[in-house]
Amino acid sequence: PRPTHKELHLGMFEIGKPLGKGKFGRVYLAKHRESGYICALKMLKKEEIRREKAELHVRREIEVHSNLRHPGILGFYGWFHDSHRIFIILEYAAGGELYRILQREGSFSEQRAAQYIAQVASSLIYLHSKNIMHRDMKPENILVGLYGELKLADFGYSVHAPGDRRDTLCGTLDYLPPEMIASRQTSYTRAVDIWTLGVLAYEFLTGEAPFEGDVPTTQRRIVKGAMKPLPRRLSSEAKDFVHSVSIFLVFHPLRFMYTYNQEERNCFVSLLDRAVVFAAQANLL
Ligand SMILES: CS(=O)(=O)NCc1cccc(-c2cn3c(Cl)cnc3c(Nc3ccc(N4CCOCC4)cc3)n2)c1
Repeated sequence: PRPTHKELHLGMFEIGKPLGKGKFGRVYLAKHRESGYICALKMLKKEEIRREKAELHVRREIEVHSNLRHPGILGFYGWFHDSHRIFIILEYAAGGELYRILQREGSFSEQRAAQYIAQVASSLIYLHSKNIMHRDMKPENILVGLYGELKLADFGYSVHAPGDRRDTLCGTLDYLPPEMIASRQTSYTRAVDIWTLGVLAYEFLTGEAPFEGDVPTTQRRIVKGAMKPLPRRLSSEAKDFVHSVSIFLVFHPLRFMYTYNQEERNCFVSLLDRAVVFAAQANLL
């Protein structure tokens, strides 16, 4: 049986190479001594969390992530803490960070982009079915598993929908939808993640973020829905999908609806269907 978190402690793990450095700490490759199971150990310093006033952020990450179980979501196996650190035991994603792969390859083929989008879309359907919106999806927060499958990670910003803008927003604006940019106090629904799906699709297909520019330019472009034009080389299915996502969002009347009702769910599922169709067509191309 899985040990309860009070029985977990650092001595149970053999710590390997650092996998990466994040805002509040580092991620190490680790091996659970008893089972030999390879995992990733995210180490957060309590002092730094206190200094950044991020106790809620970390609590939320653990609370949300520990309730998720889906092949497209990085596995959460438990957590424990000692006098000055918090440890989160996570699935080891052998393929590393998606954005490094995207950087290295420039952009992905339509077939690969379509498969990635369909995977992210089905992970989002799962998250939304549990009334959770990720809100911080970007290639940096998407890891790759041993077989090239995508794993959504880093649930620090996810909240139980509907969210509002009381908590701080930091990091790049590129992936944020208009309603999160809009200055007036507003609430938003999980449609923000659908917006990001469109931004990810654009980025997978072109290697660039669709609203790239300095902050005021990016904000203006996002609020106007003025995506940079897609390259002509792309198939009509690919262009249609990216535009349908942004059209779905820019003109989506229910987007500001407080609740996620059936019509919005239908729109989103039909969007997922489009992603799958787009993936299927790309496979056929
Ligand atoms: C806030 S944060 O600390 O979580 N983000 C910073 C960061 C930065 C970089 C990586 C990783 C990272 C996290 N991982 C987790 Cl969590 C599970 N597996 C990995 C994981 N796996 C991984 C697997 C392979 C590689 N290689 C592959 C061969 O080429 C060199 C890199 C890197 C990371 N990496 C994280």
